[in-house]
Amino acid sequence: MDKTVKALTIAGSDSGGGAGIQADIKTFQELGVFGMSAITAITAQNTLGVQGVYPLPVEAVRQQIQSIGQDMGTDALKTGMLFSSEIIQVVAEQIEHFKWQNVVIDPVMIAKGGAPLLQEQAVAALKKYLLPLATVITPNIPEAEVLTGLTIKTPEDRKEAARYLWNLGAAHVVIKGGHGAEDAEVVDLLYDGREFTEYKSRRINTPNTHGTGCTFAAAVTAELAKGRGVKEAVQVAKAFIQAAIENQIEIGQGHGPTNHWAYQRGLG
Ligand SMILES: Nc1ncnc2c1ncn2[C@@H]1O[C@H](COP(=O)(O)OP(=O)(O)O)[C@@H](O)[C@H]1O
Ligand SMILES: Cc1ncc(COP(=O)(O)O)c(N)n1
Repeated sequence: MDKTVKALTIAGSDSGGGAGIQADIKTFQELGVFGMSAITAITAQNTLGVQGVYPLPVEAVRQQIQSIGQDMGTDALKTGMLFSSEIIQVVAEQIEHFKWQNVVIDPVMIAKGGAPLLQEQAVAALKKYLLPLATVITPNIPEAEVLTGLTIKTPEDRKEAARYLWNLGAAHVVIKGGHGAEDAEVVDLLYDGREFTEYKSRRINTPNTHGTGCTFAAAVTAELAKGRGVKEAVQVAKAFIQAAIENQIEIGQGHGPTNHWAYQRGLG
């Protein structure tokens, strides 16, 4: 068993560097975890949007995961953009084959600019094959609405959505609050099947929130890989993403990326 803590991201490539496996690997590294990746799709992307989406052959996804499982393995993993039900099924099959624990499912559906990153018909596969394997699922509010069919407007709606997703098999649910009303506070809600925990922070008024969900989920993954419990992992992820958003780096002309080194450099 290697002493070095490892984490795997199974997600899309964001040429713009702010989201996808690029955000994940940067976040793993900043949290002292050795990062590995299995790429599901290539996107041509910048801060203005997504200019192209090129899913990889299913066999290419399977083989990348097998290469990791047959040698180094991983202490935790996250999924991001998975694009199709075929890719979802292969990913679920490999997670079960290698009996991997500490599974974070970030149900990426639409890029901030509005481009679809998950085929509509793949939502059912995500719920059927991946949700039951999730240690934590981290939907934003629109993703939680798609997964549950509920309309989420109030704090009680968020709790109902969290219970619904827990009943679908996710061991923990985090309903992220970034898309909530423009309140002064951004509240992420964790549910573990018994109690709710709220993680609150000051809402930063900025357009530079490209990759916030990926970065948050990657930080949860890294902390689980280190052996932290879910509550503590979410606590660290919340502080990580707050620092990453607060300490803005002005890149591009649209929705810029977050600052992945802010947390570790004590800028938080
Ligand atoms: N403007 C903001 N100010 C502070 N935190 C934010 C802001 N927007 C998002 N967050 C935080 O970033 C993380 C990702 O949330 P969200 O943006 O809703 O996810 P996604 O990127 O998947 O849409 C959450 O922890 C959320 O609280
Ligand atoms: C390849 C890829 N994966 C995920 C996202 C979502 O990013 P966000 O965290 O801003 O919703 C993205 N824009 N591109």
